[in-house]
Amino acid sequence: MACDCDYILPRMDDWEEHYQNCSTIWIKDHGIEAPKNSDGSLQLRNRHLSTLQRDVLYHLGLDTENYDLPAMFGDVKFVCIGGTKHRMKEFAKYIAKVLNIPDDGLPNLTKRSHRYAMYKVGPILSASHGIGIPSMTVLLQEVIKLLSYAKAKDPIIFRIGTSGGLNILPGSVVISSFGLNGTLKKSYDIPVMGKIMEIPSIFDKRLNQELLYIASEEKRFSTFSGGTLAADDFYQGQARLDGPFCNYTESDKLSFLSVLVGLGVKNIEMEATAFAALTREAGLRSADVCVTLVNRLEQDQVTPSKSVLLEWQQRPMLIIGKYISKYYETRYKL
Ligand SMILES: O=P(O)(O)O[C@H]1O[C@H](CO)[C@@H](O)[C@H]1O
Ligand SMILES: O=c1cc[nH]c(=O)[nH]1
Repeated sequence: MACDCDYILPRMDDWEEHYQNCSTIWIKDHGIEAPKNSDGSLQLRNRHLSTLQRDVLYHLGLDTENYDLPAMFGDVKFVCIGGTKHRMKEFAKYIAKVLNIPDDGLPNLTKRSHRYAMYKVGPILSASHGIGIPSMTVLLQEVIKLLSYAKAKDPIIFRIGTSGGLNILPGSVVISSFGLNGTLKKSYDIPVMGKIMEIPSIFDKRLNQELLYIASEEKRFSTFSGGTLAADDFYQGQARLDGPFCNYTESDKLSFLSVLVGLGVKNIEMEATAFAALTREAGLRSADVCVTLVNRLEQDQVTPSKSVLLEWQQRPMLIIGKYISKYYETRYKL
């Protein structure tokens, strides 16, 4: 667990100081050194990087020689990532409105690479990551390097996504407390040079609780905290019966989903484990906030209309928008 305390929003004013203690507890437990500089900027724990004359952030279309990254991104405090370019542009527009910042037409900052989309509104960065762990981790790792080179101070990162729910009403939101991989372990497992490297995939408990507290003020939908299965596939990997291939029965599917429910899993998406693991490794506080589009105990197909789906996708944005505006209300004036 990130921290044992029950420290939630009502006392949010001194939360940064508190977090230092909590993260120290976690770091001691897991034997990971604090990867932060004294000014709160991220320290990259890769000595090979110091031998590079310039670092090319290939998928972002940026580099450390031709761009003044501290001038461009040094003020970033919050990063929000999510699957689609459309959603992340909508989030950028929404947060500009919430914080009353002119949105300057929102140019796509990665346009030289044509791979992802990234927008900046004041101290908020909004970027798309595509589908699944490999696509998301490429974006995430380059964003981590970007934040470190820019010397952004104590940044916090959110994923706003969609998912399949387990036993909860579609349209509900889940804030992940841990990610579970396809073999039901709380870790992100990645083959590195022929061996599996396992990284724990537990989310920051206090950030989770603060977001849950904020979300509980919203009466139009319910928000839950719980585990998230990060599948490597949308179809068989999520025990669906409607893919092009399937050699298990409906009863097999339902038994598997009830095992997940028994493990405290509330939703299924495709990035939670790697997102929890790599942000934790980088010393970046993070939360995965996903709306559910379907109750997977009842159906596999995602059937709500386009307008309903778009409205539901705004729900994680509402929670994060409220969190960010509360942060500035209680701490700083923009
Ligand atoms: O809505 P996003 O962010 O794309 O996330 C979910 O939707 C995609 C599958 O449709 C997967 O990436 C899954 O994690
Ligand atoms: O069921 C779902 C819905 C959205 N995204 C997923 O990964 N699964």
